[in-house]
Amino acid sequence: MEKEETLRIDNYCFVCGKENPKGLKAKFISSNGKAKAEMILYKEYQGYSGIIHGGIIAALLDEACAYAGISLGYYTVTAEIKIRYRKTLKVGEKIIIEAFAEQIKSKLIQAKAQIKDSKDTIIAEAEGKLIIKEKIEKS
Ligand SMILES: CCCCCCCCCCCCCC(=O)SCCNC(=O)CCNC(=O)[C@H](O)C(C)(C)COP(=O)(O)OP(=O)(O)OC[C@H]1O[C@@H](n2cnc3c(N)ncnc32)[C@H](O)[C@@H]1OP(=O)(O)O
Repeated sequence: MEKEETLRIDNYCFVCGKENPKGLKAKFISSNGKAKAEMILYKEYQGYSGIIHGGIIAALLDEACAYAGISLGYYTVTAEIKIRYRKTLKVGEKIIIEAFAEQIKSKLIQAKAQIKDSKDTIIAEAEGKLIIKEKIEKS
């Protein structure tokens, strides 16, 4: 039988990797099933002029869900994610990304995430299903 691939962390994650020169370098803090980051996205990440690309927003929401799952002690992969884009996100606006995750089956974590602007307006929301691949060993 084929051995299952393990997930490796090498700081090159497109969203959070400190070593990735082309990444977003988002800094998440997470604990007890919750994750949070604050950041500003610049013109490099736009689609239409002045508006941040929806794929970038989706990547941030996905990452927030993953970090919320990590804080429960598991590395996961995303099986499904549903995004609702409520408002356009303008280039240069400060955003707050938050997620909440709970384990609902032995291998399944359900997560919700949202991005708000500095006026507390919801820009986008997500619901994700994350499949547990491995337990994080405490070092
Ligand atoms: C501090 C630490 C720093 C860390 C920094 C780095 C962070 C980096 C973070 C990066 C984050 C980036 C995030 C990313 O980008 S992750 C990368 C993007 N995602 C993927 O590549 C996933 C690709 N897909 C797969 O690998 C498989 O299809 C998966 C694993 C998803 C399912 O595989 P498979 O189809 O073979 O399933 P199974 O037979 O093994 O079943 C396993 C269990 O799962 C249940 N199931 C399956 N699908 C669903 C579903 N849709 N809804 C509900 N449940 C579902 C299933 O019922 C079963 O449960 P049970 O019957 O056992 O109860």
